[in-house]
Amino acid sequence: MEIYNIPEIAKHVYWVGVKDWNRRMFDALIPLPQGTSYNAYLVKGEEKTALIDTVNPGFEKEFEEKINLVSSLEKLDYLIMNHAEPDHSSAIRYIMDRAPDSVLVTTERGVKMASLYHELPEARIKIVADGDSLELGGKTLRFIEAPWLHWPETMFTYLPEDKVLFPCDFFGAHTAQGVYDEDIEDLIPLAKRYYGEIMMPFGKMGAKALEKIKDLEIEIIAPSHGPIYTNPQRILEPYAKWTAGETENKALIVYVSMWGSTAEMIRTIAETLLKEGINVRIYDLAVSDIGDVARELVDSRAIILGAPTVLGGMHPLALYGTYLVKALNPPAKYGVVLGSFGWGGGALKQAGEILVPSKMEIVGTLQVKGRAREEDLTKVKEIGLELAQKMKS
Ligand SMILES: Cc1cc2nc3c(=O)[nH]c(=O)nc-3n(C[C@H](O)[C@H](O)[C@H](O)COP(=O)(O)O)c2cc1C
Repeated sequence: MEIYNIPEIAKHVYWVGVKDWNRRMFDALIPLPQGTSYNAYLVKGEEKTALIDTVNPGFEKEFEEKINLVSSLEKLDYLIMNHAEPDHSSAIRYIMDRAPDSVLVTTERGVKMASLYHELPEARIKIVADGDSLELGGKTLRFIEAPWLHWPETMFTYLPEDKVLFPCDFFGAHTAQGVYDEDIEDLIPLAKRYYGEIMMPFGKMGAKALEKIKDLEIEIIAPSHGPIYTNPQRILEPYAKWTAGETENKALIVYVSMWGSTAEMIRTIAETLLKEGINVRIYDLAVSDIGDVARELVDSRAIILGAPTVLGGMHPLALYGTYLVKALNPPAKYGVVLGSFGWGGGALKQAGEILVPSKMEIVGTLQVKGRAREEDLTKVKEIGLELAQKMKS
């Protein structure tokens, strides 16, 4: 009995990926509230058949069965590798061992990167470069190098006859739900979260890639995670804003507080900003999903960090949050650091060491001893007013 759903996304182009409904963590870092999918596509030309990407370890059998339902794995001609990360490339050997005449198609960088993780069949590799194409008979696969999205070797594959772009992780979203973009109501927040977590550190490379594909006729975007876009503008438009670093009139507040002192300062600055018409998002790092924070970082104009001192430095969760903020390279223009200490302090100094080299202007900092008093909260208010002014100008 055939149990699988194998959508034909364009004529003789099939989604043969798998859904990982219950996965809850990615890269030992990113929570997955809706699981994820590992998308792979089979393209059947009149003469040759190509598979674009593979799946995460553990799903090889299901993957093989799906391929065999729409084609014959044994007769596969090409395996295209857009990205060497194991969730898309770990089944290369499994597939090529069962398709004895198949050839791995990727870039020079792709071979180098994939060799670090997988045993590649060295005699069966075809290296392609930007602009090269492969004829399948009535279907052409054109390769577009799009490095650093999000590893050095990433590339896109384009199928001009059907106007399908296979951009691998670019335009991706972690969700196991749905098949097409219109199936998922909250898709753009999910895609934004994915962008913040994975692509934002490479925003400039993302903008370059968008420029490179801007003249392509694209009717379908088929990424490696999440749904397939039959309405490409739905993701192209937000990506244009995100990669350009456009910010909203919004302040993201991330903080930790053990005994409420830092929390009181945070409440004060949040209320001040709200009164000034600034949108505010607050995340207590002790209980927050870091993916939500990454999503908000994509277009927040200011970041406010609340960090009490623990053992001469920032509370470890605040340290983690600050490190992530820095590493994810958000477009925020302004920063504020607030915190409380009991004796020698240290959180503020440490936050400065991490944040000062970033491009954010630090509008104000305040570190109070113990609970914030009336005069401290007045200072917090003043910092909030100055920040609001800058954000609005
Ligand atoms: C586990 C622990 C370690 C601390 N280590 C320091 C420290 O090294 N230096 C310091 O000045 N205060 C230290 N403190 C005191 C806190 O910084 C102080 O209580 C502060 O007001 C807490 O702010 P909060 O109410 O926002 O959590 C420590 C407190 C705790 C609970």
